[in-house]
Amino acid sequence: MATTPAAKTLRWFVRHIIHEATTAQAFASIRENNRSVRRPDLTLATTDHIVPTKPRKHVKSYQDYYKGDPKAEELCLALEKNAVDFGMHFYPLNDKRQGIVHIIAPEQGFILPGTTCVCGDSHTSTHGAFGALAFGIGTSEVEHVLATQVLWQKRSKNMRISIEGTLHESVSSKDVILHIIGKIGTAGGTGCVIEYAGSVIRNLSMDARMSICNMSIEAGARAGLIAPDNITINYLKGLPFSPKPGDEWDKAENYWKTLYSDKDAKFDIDITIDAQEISPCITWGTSPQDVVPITGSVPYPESFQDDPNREEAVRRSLTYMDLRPGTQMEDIAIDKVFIGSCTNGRIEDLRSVASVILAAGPDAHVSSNVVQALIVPGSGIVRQQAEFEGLDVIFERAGFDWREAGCSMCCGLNQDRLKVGERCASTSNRNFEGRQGSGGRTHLLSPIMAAAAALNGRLTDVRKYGVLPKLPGSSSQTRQETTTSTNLTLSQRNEPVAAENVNKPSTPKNQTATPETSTTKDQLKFTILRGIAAPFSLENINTDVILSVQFLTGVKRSGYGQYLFNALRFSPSTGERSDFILNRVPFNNSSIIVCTGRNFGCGSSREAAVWSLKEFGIKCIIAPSFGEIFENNCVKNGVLPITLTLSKCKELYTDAEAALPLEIDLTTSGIRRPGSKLAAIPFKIDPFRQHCLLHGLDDIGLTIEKLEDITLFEQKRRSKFPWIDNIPAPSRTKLSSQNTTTSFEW
Ligand SMILES: CC(C)[C@@](O)(CC(=O)O)C(=O)O
Ligand code: SF4
Repeated sequence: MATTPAAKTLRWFVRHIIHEATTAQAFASIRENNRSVRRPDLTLATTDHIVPTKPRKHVKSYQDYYKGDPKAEELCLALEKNAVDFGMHFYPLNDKRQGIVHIIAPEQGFILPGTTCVCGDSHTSTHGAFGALAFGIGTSEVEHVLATQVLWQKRSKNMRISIEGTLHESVSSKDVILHIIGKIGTAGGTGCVIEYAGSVIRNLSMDARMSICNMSIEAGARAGLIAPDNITINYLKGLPFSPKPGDEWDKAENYWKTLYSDKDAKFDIDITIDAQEISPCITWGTSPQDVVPITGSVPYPESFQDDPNREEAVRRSLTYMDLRPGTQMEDIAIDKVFIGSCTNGRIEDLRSVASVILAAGPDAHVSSNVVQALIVPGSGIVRQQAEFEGLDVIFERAGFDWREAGCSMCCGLNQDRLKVGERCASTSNRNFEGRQGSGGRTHLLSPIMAAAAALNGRLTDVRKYGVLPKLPGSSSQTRQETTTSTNLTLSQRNEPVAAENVNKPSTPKNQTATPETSTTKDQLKFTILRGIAAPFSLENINTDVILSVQFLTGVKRSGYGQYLFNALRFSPSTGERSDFILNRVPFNNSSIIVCTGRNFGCGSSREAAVWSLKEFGIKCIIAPSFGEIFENNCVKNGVLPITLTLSKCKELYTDAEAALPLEIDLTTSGIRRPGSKLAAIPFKIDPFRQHCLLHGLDDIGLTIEKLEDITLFEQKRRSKFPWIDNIPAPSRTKLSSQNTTTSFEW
């Protein structure tokens, strides 16, 4: 066998966070291949995506709570069993620390400045708010991290976005990030890590910083970060996973203070935005870049005619959103409101919502044409703090539905969903077609704007309520004190694990083989592919469109092909087959996609999008650029992503339209057009990737060969930064499903 080119470096991950929606297949392969989880002590697990958010008090049993949603029960049980069997930190449903991964991990001090963090979820970028390098990965990479705690990585480009000046009244951090995405576009940060800087960012609380970093992925960047400062340091003081007070804390604090960009640092892209140009804003379309100030109107597609792909996307968006160009945003009536998600489900978000209700007066009430106005705290601890401050009373009195923690209507994977045609004002992060439920329509906005919309029954400029009152208890210190005092659940419910079991690779006893979950060498191999290509021209084809969220309930890597581009291939209301390109002969037999739009596969990390493409028969995708997580997911599954210039993509698009075959030769890195006199088109591919694909190599196996080096590296890190893995040991947690006879203890 040829030697492996070492074009990339291994990066050690200090923190790994996992949830039920993207990990079942990873664990199944770990078990099937008799591998162990290398650092369960550095892994934090919870269930959040598919969990119901209906009241948990007085629930008799776990089975009862999931009644009517067997898939949810199966997925959550799988995660619980995996987390418990492998001995990870785990917060089950009946633990106050349960909630959305990106809210609970910071709450516990699990994310520290200068660390590296991954999660099978694109919004892992949230944690960059602590000056950590944090990004989303696909399920196969989750498996790699479980087995080794490292991944092969290449360096990203650097981008800095500075927001200078002072924000207008009622302009929140959500408006800042929506404004940025509107300006640079959803492909603007492709291949970059964004540093958010400037006076506005420096003055933001940690909650607000997290909302900004959270949506870096919507700006095309895999990670976003903010230099740690006193605000960061104060937030972390006294949290369960923070460094111990005394010498360890002092050392850590001194180190954290060195983590900033040099004054004369050069960035690949450097943008400055004047804070005064940012208004409360809102999206009108089906991409997070479709942003206008609330005082604006729905755009005319012709105004994008310089860019025909965008113009086409805008037309499609407006049809989907059922909006007429020129309509004032404030004239748009809504059916539902969703306040929550990993972007805006934190305590400050909830306080700001309450402040709008209070400003609207004692009779403020959700409008009668709003059928549901959900407020979903991001964690049990946020919920408890909100109740401690009496916010729940304000919400419920005004007719809002106060829920239990979870992702809820952000993604339509659980029972909180939009129906076909429903329009929602949502504080979440994605307005993709079908994101909140098949055929649903989403307008992204800030929590205060969502509150105003709920009260008025239409999109509303929150400034009409004047200066909003600041609610007592709005200092982050109050939140932290409460956080710590509720951590009692740890000692009440969990038994500590013996010290000798910590930091050792863990292998569960009952290894159960589930053969459909692992990918074989032959399935991973890619050498030469000959076939016809389906021509695509849209930009930003996201993974929600490739594989809609409602199909993410499986625990295997198969069974997704039939759902590929479901909402485009079949009408959401009638189920009728459309004339979408992949439904048409001969393109229903394509093995290649040629796309002239940038940023193919952006958005969610869901690897099932690649599994569905592959099962449908697509083995190669050619585009001007790709979402980074999607690109990695392709390679992990033997699907070849090829990046070519727009003009080359256009050339191949013409061939594709004429259904001429293409020959993709990975051995020579060239695309041939059989029967044509034109020269082969060369393409670039990272030598390590090429090697793995040509030989069908499982890179986990390759990494495992380096475990000794990794252990040495870890030891060195520990002597330099003793606090990074000197954290409380995982506790033995009882499965919530075992609470069948007694009531849930909430
Ligand atoms: C699992 C899924 C619903 C996800 O959380 C995954 C992701 O963003 O990577 C999403 O928001 O799309
Ligand atoms: S984006 Fe939505 S679904 Fe994804 S983690 Fe955040 S809250 Fe959950």
